[in-house]
Amino acid sequence: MLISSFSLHQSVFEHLPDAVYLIDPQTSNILDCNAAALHQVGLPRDEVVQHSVLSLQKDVIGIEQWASIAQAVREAQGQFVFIGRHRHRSGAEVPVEVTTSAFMHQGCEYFVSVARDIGRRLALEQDLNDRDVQLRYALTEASDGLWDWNLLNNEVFFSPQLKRMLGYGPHEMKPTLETWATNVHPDDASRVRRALQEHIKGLRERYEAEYRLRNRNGHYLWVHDRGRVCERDAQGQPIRVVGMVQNITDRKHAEQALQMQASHDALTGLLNRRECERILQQQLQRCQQQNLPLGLCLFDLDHFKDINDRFGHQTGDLVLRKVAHEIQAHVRAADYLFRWGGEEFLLVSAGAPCGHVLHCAQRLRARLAELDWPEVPGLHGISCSFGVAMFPEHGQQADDLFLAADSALYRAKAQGRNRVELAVMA
Ligand SMILES: Nc1nc2c(ncn2[C@@H]2O[C@H](COP(=O)(O)OP(=O)(O)OP(=O)(O)O)[C@@H](O)[C@H]2O)c(=O)[nH]1
Repeated sequence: MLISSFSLHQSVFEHLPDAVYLIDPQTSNILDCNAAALHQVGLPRDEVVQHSVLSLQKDVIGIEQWASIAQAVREAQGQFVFIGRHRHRSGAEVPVEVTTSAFMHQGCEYFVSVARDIGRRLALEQDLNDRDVQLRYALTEASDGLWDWNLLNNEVFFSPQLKRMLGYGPHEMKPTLETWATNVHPDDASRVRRALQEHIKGLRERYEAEYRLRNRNGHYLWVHDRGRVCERDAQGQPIRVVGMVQNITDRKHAEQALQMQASHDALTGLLNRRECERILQQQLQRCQQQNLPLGLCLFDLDHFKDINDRFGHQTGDLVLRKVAHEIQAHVRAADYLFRWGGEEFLLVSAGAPCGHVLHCAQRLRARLAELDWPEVPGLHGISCSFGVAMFPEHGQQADDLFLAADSALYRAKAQGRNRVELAVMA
């Protein structure tokens, strides 16, 4: 079929989606236009055709400009592009990109202009621009640091803010996964890696972890890190994860201080009685399950009331602090030392046999009795009495064991003080 008939061309012209105008270059008048052009300005044909094309434009002033526009169209040879605004009958403005070219037909010159509505495109560009501004703000100014991990090559983009948080300049920190991994605190590393892997494998909806991250000078910050897979390959495998790191050091330290207050004695810094009940229960359970012994050593300063009475309460406090410090320095790392109350302390040795616990108590007794007190003129020495009870011989439950150690301590006091007594069989 030959598709060159005039009516077909006319029909194509009429149905083009962009507005098309045929213009007389001499007068700027519109000689013809298609339906899209009428729709674009909301006018009937007779208010468009035979009117100057300049009348459609907003902000285009007098016809004097036309000669120079026409000249520019000729010189551009089909590439004259003009971004303007067409006036719609309703008063609205239609942003348009107008491309005009000149051509000759039967000895006469014509211009054809295609006016494309770019309202949507401009809105998209504006949207992208806004997002770009937000993103740039987030990357450089927001208090959280961002990271962007490419799983294919293990490259990681660290935002300038993240680098700043860790004490690095914008051009430092090698952009690799290793840079991050080597700075995670060794005690947190496996937990953090597991959380990340579980998210990547799809077992968790997002990655989230609180951990310590080393800064440039070697100190650790506490951070809250969260992230999400944001890109997958054709098989659905994650290829990119992005995340955000927040510095929570102050919050963590405040939490730790509160925890410390709740579990430690303010005067001596030792674990307190409440914590003792929890830990003793826990250790006893472990020893029961693993068939291990557990030693309980309760001890008490002798005639401490006299020290308070002679030297004052503040000096009494000093004595308690020094005794606590001394014992702490001489017990096994695996032992737990508590301030049980007033001038009473409790040592819990899980897994230690009776002979070891008794030996340890004797050593502590001797050590305390030998202490010099240059800071308290007139105090020539102190002593402590010790009561030892063993699981399972002297009791199965924490309360029974404690009672057994207490009565052994009572015996030590009764038999002259400054001695160690072992509980008797229940
Ligand atoms: N400075 C000071 N004294 C305390 C503290 N807690 C308890 N005490 C004192 O410790 C003393 C304990 O007196 P007692 O129970 O009679 O015991 P003691 O004088 O050590 O005599 P024995 O245990 O029988 O050898 C009391 O005077 C309490 O006021 C404390 O935190 N600081």
